[in-house]
Amino acid sequence: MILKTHSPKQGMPEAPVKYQAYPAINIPDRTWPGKTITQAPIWCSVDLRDGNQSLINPMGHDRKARMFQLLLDMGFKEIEIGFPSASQTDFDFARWCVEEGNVPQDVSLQVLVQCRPELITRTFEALEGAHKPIIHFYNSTSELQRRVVFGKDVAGIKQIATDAAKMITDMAAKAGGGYRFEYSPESFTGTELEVALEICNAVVEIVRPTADNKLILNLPSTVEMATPNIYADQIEWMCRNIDNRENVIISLHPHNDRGTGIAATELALMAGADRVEGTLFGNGERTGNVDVVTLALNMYTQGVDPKLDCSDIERIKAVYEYSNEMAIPERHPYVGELVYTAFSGSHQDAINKGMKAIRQANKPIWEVPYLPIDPQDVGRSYEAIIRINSQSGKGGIAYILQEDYGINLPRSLQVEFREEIQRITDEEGVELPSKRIHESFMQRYVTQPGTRLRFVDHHTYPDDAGQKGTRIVAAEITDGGETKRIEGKGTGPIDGFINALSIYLGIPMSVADYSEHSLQHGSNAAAIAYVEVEHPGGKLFGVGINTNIVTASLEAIVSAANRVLAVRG
Ligand SMILES: CC(=O)SCCNC(=O)CCNC(=O)[C@H](O)C(C)(C)COP(=O)(O)OP(=O)(O)OC[C@H]1O[C@@H](n2cnc3c(N)ncnc32)[C@H](O)[C@@H]1OP(=O)(O)O
Ligand SMILES: CC(C)C(=O)C(=O)O
Repeated sequence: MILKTHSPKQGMPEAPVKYQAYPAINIPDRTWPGKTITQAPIWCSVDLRDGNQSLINPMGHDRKARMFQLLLDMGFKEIEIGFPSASQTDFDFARWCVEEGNVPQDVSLQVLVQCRPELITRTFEALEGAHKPIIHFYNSTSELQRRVVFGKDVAGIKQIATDAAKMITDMAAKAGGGYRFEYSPESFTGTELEVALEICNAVVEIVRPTADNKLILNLPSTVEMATPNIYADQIEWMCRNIDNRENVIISLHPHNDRGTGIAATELALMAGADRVEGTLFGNGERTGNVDVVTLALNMYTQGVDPKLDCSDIERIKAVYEYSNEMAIPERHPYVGELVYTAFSGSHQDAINKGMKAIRQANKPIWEVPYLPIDPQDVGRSYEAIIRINSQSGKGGIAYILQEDYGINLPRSLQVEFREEIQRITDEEGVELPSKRIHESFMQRYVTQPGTRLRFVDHHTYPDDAGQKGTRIVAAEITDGGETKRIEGKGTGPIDGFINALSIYLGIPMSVADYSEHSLQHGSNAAAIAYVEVEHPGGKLFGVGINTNIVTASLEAIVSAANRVLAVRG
């Protein structure tokens, strides 16, 4: 048959002509919408099998071993290590795990096999000597695969599953037991529920699971074909109808073709599933398997212990990237480079206020707007929470100066300085690193290269001839490099000094706002003073930094005066 090609110019073909809606599930008394997830499922990593089989270059021993060690360290108790009957690499890796892998006694190695006798025999060889390994056998059951791939009716497909179940249980018994079993009706989501149930019940009857050796019945969303509620309905229906339910572990194996693998898994857990198979950050066939790290951290941030250790997410990422030879996108939940970063002003403002509020409240509960998880819980720092570009506001800039340099700008100065940063970011069109923000602050307010005035020294003494409480301030400044002595009067050094400068410059100036704080802890602590000066043209801030608080204040006035001179031209 020759397929007619469709030109993009014609637009997409008519949807209802080419695609069919997924049928609804008739389960009007569904209970899952009222349930919540209150405990972690049994986790099984399929990184070394489903993840591996989707890679451009499948893993060799080193990449597998490094991933395997990570999975053990994270606390997985069931790990599908490969498809040993499919390749020598996978066979050898299974032998290495059994003989040299130091697999803890509470961890089961799992391997996948098709329902084909020669492959099953080879699989048992691969696992000889393993402690309680899981033999995972599967065959495809969907209407489409029955028709197109296998050319068999339901009875024929069931026969494939039951023949394999018999062979596997017999071989396990002959070997003296100690095996666990998992069966997957592959393409479950494309299988009529009654058919899936009939085939699974036939397998249950042969395996005869007990409380001590339960059968894992894995109901994969091999291809995600419908909205997540449909998968939940299918799982609830299977949980209700499967024989010997108490000795059957209902397992999920979702893929992410529609981008809703996480949602489907969460709803299916609410629907009664006990176990989840997935991969780190969702590597796997096509759009991937379900991402177990995201699932676990979703649980964690709802107050549920996920029983998977994700506290070093950077290590998990590094191993993922090494073993899979793939990169993780910047927006990937919980791990992407940018997921803890706000560039936009209102988000930064809220984060800044939220961080202050939790520090002050001194309570363990995490409540910071726009940050569903404390980055430190997964080993990330607060460093990148706020980054500055043209979308940023004063709150973000203030946060950077506070967190990185201990500079706590007063609110009106935040407004004033933001205009300068906005000018730069608009001009340059790129992110402004923290160092540049600090440099810009220092140049504008503290070091002020190219400006006229510098503070040198001052003395105060009582004004015997004047009003009671008035003091005279005699100060030395430089103006364009030349030393000048100036004098003024006031109630204290700040008041008197601004009076002296006003007289000297011939510009009436007064202090509109004043604040200061220490910059470092310890005996070498410097002080930073912020002075807002009112002048005939408006108000401007000046900043001074000195180990002596009075000197810092007078330097701040000189800084403001330099800026007043600049605006007057
Ligand atoms: C959804 C999943 O992820 S399932 C896992 C898929 N993973 C893999 O396939 C990776 C590893 N697989 C392989 O390396 C190979 O497929 C092997 C070694 C297992 C088998 O290789 P081959 O026999 O050469 O080829 P191939 O896979 O094409 O075999 C398909 C045949 O097996 C049959 N088959 C496929 N799956 C199964 C199954 N689960 N049980 C029984 N028979 C099956 C097909 O109907 C087909 O039969 P036909 O030859 O009579 O038409
Ligand atoms: C073998 C099965 C579980 C599988 O990988 C799938 O259906 O995606």
